[in-house]
Amino acid sequence: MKLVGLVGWRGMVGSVLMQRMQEEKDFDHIEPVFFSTSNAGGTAPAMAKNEKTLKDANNIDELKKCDIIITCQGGDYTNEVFPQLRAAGWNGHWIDAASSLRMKDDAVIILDPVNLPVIKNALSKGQNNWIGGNCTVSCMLMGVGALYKAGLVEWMSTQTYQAASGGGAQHMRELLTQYGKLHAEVRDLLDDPKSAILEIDRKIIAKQRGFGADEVANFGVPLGGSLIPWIDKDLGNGTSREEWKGMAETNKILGLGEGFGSAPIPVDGFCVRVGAMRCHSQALTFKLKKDVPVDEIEGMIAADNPWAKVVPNNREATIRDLTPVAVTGTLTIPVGRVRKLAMGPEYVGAFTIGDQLLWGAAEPLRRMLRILID
Ligand SMILES: NC(=O)C1=CN([C@@H]2O[C@H](COP(=O)(O)OP(=O)(O)OC[C@H]3O[C@@H](n4cnc5c(N)ncnc54)[C@H](OP(=O)(O)O)[C@@H]3O)[C@@H](O)[C@H]2O)C=CC1
Ligand SMILES: N[C@@H](CC(=O)OP(=O)(O)O)C(=O)O
Repeated sequence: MKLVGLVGWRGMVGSVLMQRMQEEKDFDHIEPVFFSTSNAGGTAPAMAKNEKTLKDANNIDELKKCDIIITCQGGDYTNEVFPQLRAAGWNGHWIDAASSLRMKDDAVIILDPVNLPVIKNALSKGQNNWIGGNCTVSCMLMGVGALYKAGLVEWMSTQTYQAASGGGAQHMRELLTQYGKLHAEVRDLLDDPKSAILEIDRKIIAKQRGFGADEVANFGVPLGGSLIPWIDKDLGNGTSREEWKGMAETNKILGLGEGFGSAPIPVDGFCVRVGAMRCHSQALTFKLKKDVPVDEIEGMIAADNPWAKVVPNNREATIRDLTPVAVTGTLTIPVGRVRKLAMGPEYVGAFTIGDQLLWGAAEPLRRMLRILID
């Protein structure tokens, strides 16, 4: 059995990965070694088999023993350890949730239901760096990848509604704490059915604007009862890094663009943080290369993979099945609101949602592991 090193397994993404690996019985097929950056020598989790002790995640000699390493520890860890490991001659497979290596020429962005041919081609060439994609991009392609695979997309614009979890566990806590404080501020008024709604509104905005630095330590500004139309770094050209990833990663996943000797498909839009917990939602606008009937588009989406699910474009089905609350904790990627837009017959709108910790982070990693060991 392959020796598989697991780094970052107790973090938020890592915990979701461990849960999925247990559900899919992945541990039956590997010999796991658990690593830690903070507790080397401690007790490994229950899934450990022969090696019951946590190894030091910064110990290159210990890491080198692994055939495969999966890390959800984050970009700083990758930047620090990965070059040392390769410099030490390690030739194993590196599977990583962090974005650090994604755009490197020798790395493949893994999303096998969408790009298995790209992965297989890289495997046949001996490549061994497998990086999970940006959560928004991965969830989008799981939903509407069929249109790209069919060569139908001239360009796509996306407007995202991204959950707090994209920032990490502390961001989720901060969001809920803000909601709690806002509720507490007007609790008495809410309990009184005769109270004036504008009085409630006044108190809420005063509370939001008055949040102290410690109450917005993670997001920088209030998110509860608000939104933030900027995610990730400022690239200095009016674009956020999250928005830049949309085009760069979509094309790389699909094996399109400069590195593949073809023209990239333009993808652009606005990425917005909203007060959802762990599902990223996005409204998509496509310019297709030709007029394709809506039922054909829906048929292609539904047939593409077992997780994409078409939600009929009516109010009842939409509010029941096309919300973060409906999707959280599931691998289902609903795609709804599919309709022709007023701009012309080639212009199509759609709305899709994905759990950003599942398809957006953990699931592509464990599926890559299975591709390597099965
Ligand atoms: N959050 C997201 O939505 C996404 C994240 N990613 C990538 O995954 C990386 C990890 O993200 P995420 O899982 O959110 O990070 P976490 O902060 O939850 O976990 C990262 C590490 O922090 C250490 N840690 C310290 N204190 C705790 C604690 N109380 N509970 C759990 N772990 C703790 C653990 O390392 P140790 O056990 O060694 O101490 C853990 O592996 C990101 O940096 C990013 O690169 C990718 C896609 C989406
Ligand atoms: N940036 C994403 C989360 C994330 O981790 O993205 P990436 O893997 O591309 O760094 C968000 O905040 O919603």
